[in-house]
Amino acid sequence: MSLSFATEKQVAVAAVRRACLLTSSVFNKLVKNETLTKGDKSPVTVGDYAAQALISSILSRAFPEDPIVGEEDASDLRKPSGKELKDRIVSLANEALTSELALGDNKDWGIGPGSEQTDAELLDAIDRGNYEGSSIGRMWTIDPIDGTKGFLRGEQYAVCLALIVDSKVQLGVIGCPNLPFDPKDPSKGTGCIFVAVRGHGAEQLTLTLSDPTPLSIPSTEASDISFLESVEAAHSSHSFNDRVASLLSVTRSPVRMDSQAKYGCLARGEGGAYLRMPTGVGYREKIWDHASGNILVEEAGGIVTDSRGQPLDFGIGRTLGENYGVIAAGKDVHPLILAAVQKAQAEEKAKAKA
Ligand SMILES: Nc1ncnc2c1ncn2[C@@H]1O[C@H](COP(=O)(O)O)[C@@H](O)[C@H]1OP(=O)(O)O
Ligand SMILES: [Mg+2]
Ligand SMILES: [Mg+2]
Ligand SMILES: [Mg+2]
Repeated sequence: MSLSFATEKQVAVAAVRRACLLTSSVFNKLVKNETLTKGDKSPVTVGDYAAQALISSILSRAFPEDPIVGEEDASDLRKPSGKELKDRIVSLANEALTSELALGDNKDWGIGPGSEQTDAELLDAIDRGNYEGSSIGRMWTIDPIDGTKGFLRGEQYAVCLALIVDSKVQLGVIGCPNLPFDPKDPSKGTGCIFVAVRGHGAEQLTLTLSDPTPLSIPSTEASDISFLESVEAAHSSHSFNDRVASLLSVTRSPVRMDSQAKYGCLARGEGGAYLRMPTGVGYREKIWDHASGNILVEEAGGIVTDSRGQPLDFGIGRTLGENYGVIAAGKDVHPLILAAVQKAQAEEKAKAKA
């Protein structure tokens, strides 16, 4: 029987839940100068930094030995020009750490009333995410706001946390504050937390940790799926997906959504397939953008591979290495999608040669 990671699961869900409350409250108060543009031109907001500080500081208390691969680092906040931003982040993170919630409070994990951290402790918590990754041992990976562009548009984004042991994801949590809990029943409101533990299944909870629902991907005909794909055409090739869809006689339009919310939707039976093929700019996918979604889909009975049909390798560093794309789908349609992807690739190659 596989390990149940019961404490890790409780800590991770508590941390993601608090980070979801933090990011949704930040969104309503975000002002213009609270967003920076990183070296790769992508945006980062006070919400991204504060959520990483919060999650990392909880993990550091609960599991002090575990290294962390986190998306953000605090170097810009340590500069004199970053003081205003840093002050705001410290206050947001402390508010989220110390608030009293009916569930999930635990002083041993440094959360709940009286758990304030100093500026230095919170900046150090962000920088604990600088771990380079490893194929051996335990490590956590955090994407404090996945889909920052979606977050800024008021659309989908996700708070993602996963535990990787010896290169394999063992626990994944994805918090989606803006995702309808049940698309068929709007009265259930928005906000979901997806959780999966290797060998123990996948489930969905509300942001108040109620309504736990086990998740599984229903079987479908390949022609009945609609691809879940990025909103940003720079992140994955929309035209390639269109070609794959036509090879499979898919008639439904793709569903575009930012972040790992796509993996959550797939796991609960929406869409049927996630397809992310490289755009040819040499971008390497980051482990924090896929770890939680990977286990969630696998535990919901699906398959996740690259376009060679190989599983993703979470043990080679902060990235997934050379980019062969990501195909995630239910187990009956995955082989058909993989074959169509390989056919479309062969066509592209032949066209490039001609
Ligand atoms: N050129 C790129 N190709 C693929 N993914 C990218 C690229 N640039 C940024 N990303 C990342 O894709 C993720 C969003 O995925 P999606 O397109 O599925 O919403 C973000 O984490 C984003 O990074 P960042 O967090 O720095 O914005
Ligand atoms: Mg991301
Ligand atoms: Mg991010
Ligand atoms: Mg980012």
